[in-house]
Amino acid sequence: MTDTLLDVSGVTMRFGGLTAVNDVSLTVGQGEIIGLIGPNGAGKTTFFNCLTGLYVPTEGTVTFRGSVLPPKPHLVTQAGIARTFQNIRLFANMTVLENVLVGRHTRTREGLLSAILRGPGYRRAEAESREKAMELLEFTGLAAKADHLSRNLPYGEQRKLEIARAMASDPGLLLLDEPTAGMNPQETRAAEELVFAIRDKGVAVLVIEHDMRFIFNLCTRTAVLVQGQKIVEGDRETVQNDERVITAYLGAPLAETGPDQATGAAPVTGTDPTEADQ
Ligand SMILES: Nc1ncnc2c1ncn2[C@@H]1O[C@H](COP(=O)(O)OP(=O)(O)OP(=O)(O)O)[C@@H](O)[C@H]1O
Repeated sequence: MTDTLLDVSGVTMRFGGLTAVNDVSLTVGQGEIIGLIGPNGAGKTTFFNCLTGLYVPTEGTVTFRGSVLPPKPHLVTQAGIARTFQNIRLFANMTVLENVLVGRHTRTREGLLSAILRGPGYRRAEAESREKAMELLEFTGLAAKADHLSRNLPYGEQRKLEIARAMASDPGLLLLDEPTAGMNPQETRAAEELVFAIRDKGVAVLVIEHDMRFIFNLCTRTAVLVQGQKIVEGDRETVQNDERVITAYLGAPLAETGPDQATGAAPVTGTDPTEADQ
């Protein structure tokens, strides 16, 4: 049994009359990789936003390392949760290295005055941050592009850079929101390896993905959200064989490669929960 890192209890998020997340509970243990899947509009990103302080849940509590999380994003980051976004949010005109350094600032203690005066404490902290950032660029395979502007990176590398930046805050838990969106199959396999490597560094991962092969290759447990409710949670077998999951994904067009925008259903090739590799 793993030690519980994240304990989400009965989280509900309402927007006026719409209940986007409905009484969802979930735990993530130390060193686990947990999946969160569901059709478009199921409430997955809203659930992440409730964990990271972007939204204050209407009901429920989020506990991390035994303490209730303050509903402020920078305090959540300081507590040890980092995330990436579905729509890449890099600083386009900063270099790759600078983007990672931005992610590092929650872990540097030097204050504004020290930064202005550029005293020895500041210079030491800056040198340490750069070293740490370069290590992360090595780790994610981006070191050779440290001085490139992030907007000039290919899409798959921008996603990796988002992960490097999130890792710069030394998280205990990393939340990934559709990390393989827009990636080709080779990039997706490389992203799997990266997530395993992150886990091997002792960082737990909670990942939203539409690519079921990716999810089932990585995750020990997967929770399925449909219309804001968690309908099932378990290993690959449990999820794939659950009638409600199959029903939620039925109607998937056979030949598509991305999630179907109209139904929110995942396409069959590589992404249907009933079709993933055994
Ligand atoms: N700030 C908001 N105000 C009002 N409604 C919102 C807000 N954020 C999300 N919603 C609604 O909550 C529901 C869940 O959306 P959410 O983006 O969490 O789904 P999702 O499962 O992440 O979908 P996708 O797979 O398409 O990213 C949707 O109906 C969405 O329109």
